[in-house]
Amino acid sequence: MVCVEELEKKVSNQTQEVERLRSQLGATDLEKQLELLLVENQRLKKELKSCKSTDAAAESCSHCSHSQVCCVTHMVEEEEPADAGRAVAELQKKNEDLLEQLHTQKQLQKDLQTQLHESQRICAQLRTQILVYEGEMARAQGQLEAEMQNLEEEKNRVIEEAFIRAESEMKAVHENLAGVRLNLLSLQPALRTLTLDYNLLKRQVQDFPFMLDQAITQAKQEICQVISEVSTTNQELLRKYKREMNLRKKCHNELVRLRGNIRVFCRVRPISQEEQDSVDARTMLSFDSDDDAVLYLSNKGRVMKFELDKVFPPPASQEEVFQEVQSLVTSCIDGFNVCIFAYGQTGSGKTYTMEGIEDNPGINQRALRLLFSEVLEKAPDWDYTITVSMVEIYNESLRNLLGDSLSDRLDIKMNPDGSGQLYVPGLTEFTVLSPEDINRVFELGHMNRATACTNLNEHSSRSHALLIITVSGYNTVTGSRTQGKLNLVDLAGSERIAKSGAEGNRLREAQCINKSLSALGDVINALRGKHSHVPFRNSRLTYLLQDSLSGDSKTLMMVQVRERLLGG
Ligand SMILES: Nc1ncnc2c1ncn2[C@@H]1O[C@H](COP(=O)(O)OP(=O)(O)OP(=O)(O)O)[C@@H](O)[C@H]1O
Repeated sequence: MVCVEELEKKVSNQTQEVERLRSQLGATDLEKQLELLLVENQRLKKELKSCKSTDAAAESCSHCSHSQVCCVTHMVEEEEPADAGRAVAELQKKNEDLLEQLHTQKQLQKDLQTQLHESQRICAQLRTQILVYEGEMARAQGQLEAEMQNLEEEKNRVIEEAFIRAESEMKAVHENLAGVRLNLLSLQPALRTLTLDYNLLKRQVQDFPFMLDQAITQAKQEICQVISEVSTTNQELLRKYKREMNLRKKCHNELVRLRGNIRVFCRVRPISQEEQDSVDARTMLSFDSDDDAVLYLSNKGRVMKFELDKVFPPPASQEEVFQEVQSLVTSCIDGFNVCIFAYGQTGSGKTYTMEGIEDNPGINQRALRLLFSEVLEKAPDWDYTITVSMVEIYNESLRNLLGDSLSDRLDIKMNPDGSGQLYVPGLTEFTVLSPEDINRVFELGHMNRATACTNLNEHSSRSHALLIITVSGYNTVTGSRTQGKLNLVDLAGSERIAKSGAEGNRLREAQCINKSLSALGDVINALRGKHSHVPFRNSRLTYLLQDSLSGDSKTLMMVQVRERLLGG
């Protein structure tokens, strides 16, 4: 019993110790250990309790067994001797069991005491640990306090510095403020002016839409007025322009009249390399550098002077030649008839001047292109139609170079409309609308001419080729009409073949050429001399060109010569 009381006391002490430790230590791991100790403590309490109850039972059992033994003895005295002996044995057995139980309980109590010692040892260890922890905590707290002290000092220092800095900044701000105040004072008048300006501008902005409306209305009125003035001026200018155009036409005609309706130009063909080497070259032409209308011919020591309207020396280009004839070309737009002849011996450059070569066209193509551009410029007031015919006169018969059959001979007849004009029934006329059309017409003409003869070069030397361009105009404003004709003629070679003793066809060709060329000469002479009778009917050529040679028609004879006249 003393042992149990001691255990109880120890347990109670241990509990108190545990509580004290718990209150001292808040650490989690210690708490866990204490938790375990508590559990152990509980378990020990329970075992102690059960130990107590076992002890009590054993004690009561020892009393009970004694009374039972007495009772059994009593019963044995009273009962039969055999039964009594059995009962005693049973009771002795029970008594032995109980004694064994008691022994077991004592052993258990001993174990518990061992455990209790172990717990006490652990408690002592824990206490030591707690002391160590407390020492560490005290050290840590010392460090913490020292750190706190440092921090406090640092804080005070920083505050001190910040305060000093703030003071100096404050001082600077005060100074700035004073400056700003001064500035503000000086700016006040400017601010007042600005405010006034601002108010003024504000009023103007408010008034702006109204002013804008007014300005737009005024501008509209002014524009309308200007437009009407411009329109009136335009009308006036148009009227003046028309008057000027008429004047220009009159001046142009007057100029042409003064120059004479018949002009003679001379173009000298440069000599080729072969001709240069020719030993027969014997005649020389020379020019007057001050007068482009004079040509000198030196032959056998004699120098002859020829005066013409214009002389083109060998270097003269196709363009230069055309510039001199283009006023004649354009006059057919105004309704004049024009004839341009290329006259000269075979090889003197007639075809070169009229047709030109592929990359350097002559008068024919340039004239058509110029007419196109001129009539385009006059649109839309004028509506023009340009038609083209190509004719060849060979042995005094007319061939339609743009027709289907070259063997058909054309005739020249009086127009049945009673106008007294001549016309050629069956002559093909192509309306050309573009420069491409011109090329097509020329190609067709050349092709027809080439297929009709065995040697085109020879044939072209012995026939006249005519390109007849008719320009018909209609004025869409006035309703007036004009018609002009431009005849571009590449004449047959002018050499006197008849004198060289040609016979047969060549003789007939030569006679025809001579006849038509002298007829042309006669007509030009008669026209120049203003004769009352002009012999147009003496050749097909002059008869065909009658309209274009008479009246106020203009004629240009381009005399082609070679720079050196070859012998023979
Ligand atoms: N001004 C010139 N500049 C350079 N070459 C020219 C010039 N005139 C003519 N020729 C050249 O001289 C040669 C003869 O010219 P072209 O055929 O025009 O003579 P033509 O008088 O028409 O002869 P034909 O009476 O035989 O038709 C051609 O090769 C031509 O290219």
